[in-house]
Amino acid sequence: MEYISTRGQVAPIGFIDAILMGLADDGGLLVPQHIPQLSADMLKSWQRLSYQELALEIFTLFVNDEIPCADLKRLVDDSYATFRDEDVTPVRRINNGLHVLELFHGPTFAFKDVALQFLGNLYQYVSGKTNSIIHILGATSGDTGASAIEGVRGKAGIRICILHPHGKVSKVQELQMTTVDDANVLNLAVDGTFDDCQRIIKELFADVDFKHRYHLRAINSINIARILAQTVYYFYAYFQLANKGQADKVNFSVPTGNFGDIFAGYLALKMGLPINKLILATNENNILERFVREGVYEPGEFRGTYSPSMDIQVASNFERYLYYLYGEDSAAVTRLMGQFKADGRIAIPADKLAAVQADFAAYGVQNEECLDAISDYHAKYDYLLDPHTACGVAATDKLADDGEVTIALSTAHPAKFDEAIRLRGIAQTYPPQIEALFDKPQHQTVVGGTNDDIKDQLVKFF
Ligand SMILES: Cc1ncc(COP(=O)(O)O)c(C=O)c1O
Ligand SMILES: N[C@@H](CCOP(=O)(O)O)C(=O)O
Repeated sequence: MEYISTRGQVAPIGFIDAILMGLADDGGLLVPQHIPQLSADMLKSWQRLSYQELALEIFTLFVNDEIPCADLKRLVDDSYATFRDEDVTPVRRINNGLHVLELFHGPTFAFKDVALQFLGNLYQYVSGKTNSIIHILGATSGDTGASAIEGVRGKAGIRICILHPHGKVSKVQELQMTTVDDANVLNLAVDGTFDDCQRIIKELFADVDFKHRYHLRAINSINIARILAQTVYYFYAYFQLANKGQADKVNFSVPTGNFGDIFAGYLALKMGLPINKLILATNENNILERFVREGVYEPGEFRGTYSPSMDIQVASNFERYLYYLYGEDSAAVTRLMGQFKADGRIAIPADKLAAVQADFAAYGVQNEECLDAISDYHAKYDYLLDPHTACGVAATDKLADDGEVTIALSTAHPAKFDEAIRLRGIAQTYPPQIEALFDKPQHQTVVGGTNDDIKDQLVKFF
């Protein structure tokens, strides 16, 4: 398997080079040159594998022989040994039509750990094997940062700098990032929104001289490893239901911001997983909902919501989706992304919109609807949803048809977002790992939101 850019200007590269390149050097995003096609027999043979065994099978398709099988197995086993649930990502039945895929049993209580425990170990492995310097630069609306830091803190030969929007993440998210005192970690609290942080890092990555001089590596979902690792749990969840004979017409409902998690589901679909529809849930920052409903991709006004990790206007992985929507035509993607840069807007024709709507249905959840879902499911099923998961569940209630079964991705533990949950008078006990954070000193540098503000910090740190 080799990897190419959505903009077509990068010669095909192998898996390790793709991981190290992060953002494609032509400004696009890397994608596999071919999407592996899985036969029904192959899917059946995977149906009873453990999470780790399944991850190994799927990664092998994308890594080829660049990492010997025994090494890849060790990376997988080490990455998922840190999870608190033996199933890694267990599926809980809520009612006949709804199951919740709990993705929050990793070290930082968010779905990001599934990919970032692996990517942290992979970076350490690659650095050891290839003598590459690993200087990670990432942007976060709260969860990626904590998870990426946890994945590499204290690791020799790796440094990590994370930008988060100052004052716009939850208290627990802030503590998870800023109480880490390892010398290889730098937290920058940026005066701006997550979109500003993401734009800055993308512009710094796109400055190829700067990127190479400082050995910048990505941990955001612009890194293809993130997407591949997140694909595994779609298969695993489907198999959990299939093993019980409940996998007819399965939808996946995905709370969405950067289009990374749902793109992993789309990749699983393209590989042959029989998904009925992908339900795309946004909060009030609903650019993606409007795209699926109307075919227009155009940022709206930023809204602070109860699901702050999804307070995102410009969705990083949207470009990967456009690439497939336009039949893997990199010239079309380059034209559309150029148009977005110039006009701040992309409008797709009716035939393309029909193709979008064949795979996706979308709903934008308002703030009060999100809290209503938390209260309702707590009262009716004694199940506490975090506000992001609640968006996915609220969207499922609107969009799933009778007789369909939906697996709603639960992307974070409710303890990370107690501020919102308390608004509905629901008290929760923090897990001890989170409770312990409140007594620790914090380390972060508040900075302005220009590229030069960040460059100054990076030059000192790297
Ligand atoms: C808890 C939570 N849910 C959902 C999302 C949205 O995921 P994505 O950005 O991959 O669409 C995020 C952030 O990415 C998140 O942190
Ligand atoms: N919600 C994310 C935003 C960054 O997304 P990523 O998937 O591209 O890393 C976060 O929690 O930081």
